[in-house]
Amino acid sequence: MRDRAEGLRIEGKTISFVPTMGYLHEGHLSLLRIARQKGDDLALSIFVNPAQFGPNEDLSTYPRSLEKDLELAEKEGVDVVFVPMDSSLYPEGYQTYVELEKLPAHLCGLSRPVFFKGIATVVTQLFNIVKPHVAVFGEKDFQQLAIIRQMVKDLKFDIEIIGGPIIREADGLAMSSRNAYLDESMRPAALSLSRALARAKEMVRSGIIDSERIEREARAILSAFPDIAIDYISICDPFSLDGVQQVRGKTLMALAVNLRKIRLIDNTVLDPES
Ligand SMILES: Nc1ncnc2c1ncn2[C@@H]1O[C@H](COP(=O)(O)OP(=O)(O)OP(=O)(O)O)[C@@H](O)[C@H]1O
Ligand SMILES: CC(C)(CO)[C@@H](O)C(=O)[O-]
Ligand code: BAL
Repeated sequence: MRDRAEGLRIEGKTISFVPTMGYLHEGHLSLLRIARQKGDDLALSIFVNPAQFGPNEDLSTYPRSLEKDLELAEKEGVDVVFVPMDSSLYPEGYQTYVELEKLPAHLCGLSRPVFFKGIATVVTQLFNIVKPHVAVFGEKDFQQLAIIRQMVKDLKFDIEIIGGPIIREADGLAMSSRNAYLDESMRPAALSLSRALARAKEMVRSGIIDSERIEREARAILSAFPDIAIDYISICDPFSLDGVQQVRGKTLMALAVNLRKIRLIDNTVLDPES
């Protein structure tokens, strides 16, 4: 991969890159389409990164479908798919990790203590191997995108980071590889995340900007399902991720729940001006 990237760079080609953990869905494909427009050579990585999973998380059961992923990649005009082995990225004796100071101390970082350290570390490795000019990440993982932007700025990676909008199923459910774990009986509960966000947007549109009131309403919508355990409901500044008491200007509302142990996240930007 590194020699290939070096060759392309010498030829003056622009490399665009979409990192994923595979089990591709329309959300991933939308990022590939954005990246396709941004470069001459489109790289996709598929790697279920052990360093970002805690000991009680779903590393061993994370959905995988390499053959189907490769077919989809070909259809989307991906030029190269990078599928490293665990032992290539983390050989015996590996000891270097990338950590951010503030952004991980919010939202998903609170319940997944190694998550963003693992992500920042693997994305650094992938950037050094794939050598992209442009990389595209989804806004569904809003905190991840914020962390990558900060890391790229702090560590002076010469890479343009682009965020792609959340792609949803027709009923509003944000697409996610983990949706593969859901069965039909869990669908109404899974849908309560996008419903809670839509209700918050409606409240803001009608002039209600008090975060506590909006959060209370979201909590009620989610708690109507006994199978849901709420991890967080956060109304916060989209850059610092610090909580805000009122929705003034563009404000992030982010949710995470465990639905019978399946972790689901979703978010939206609330804006009293829109
Ligand atoms: N519904 C979506 N819309 C847009 N981008 C998405 C969507 N789902 C995932 N992505 C993005 O795809 C990239 C790869 O994510 P990943 O492979 O972890 O998929 P995932 O569906 O988010 O998996 P999971 O939710 O199970 O962690 C990330 O940048 C992520 O933000
Ligand atoms: C960015 C990423 C590929 C790092 O493992 C992963 O967190 C993901 O797929 O969102
Ligand atoms: N999309 C983020 C990967 C994870 O939840 O592990």
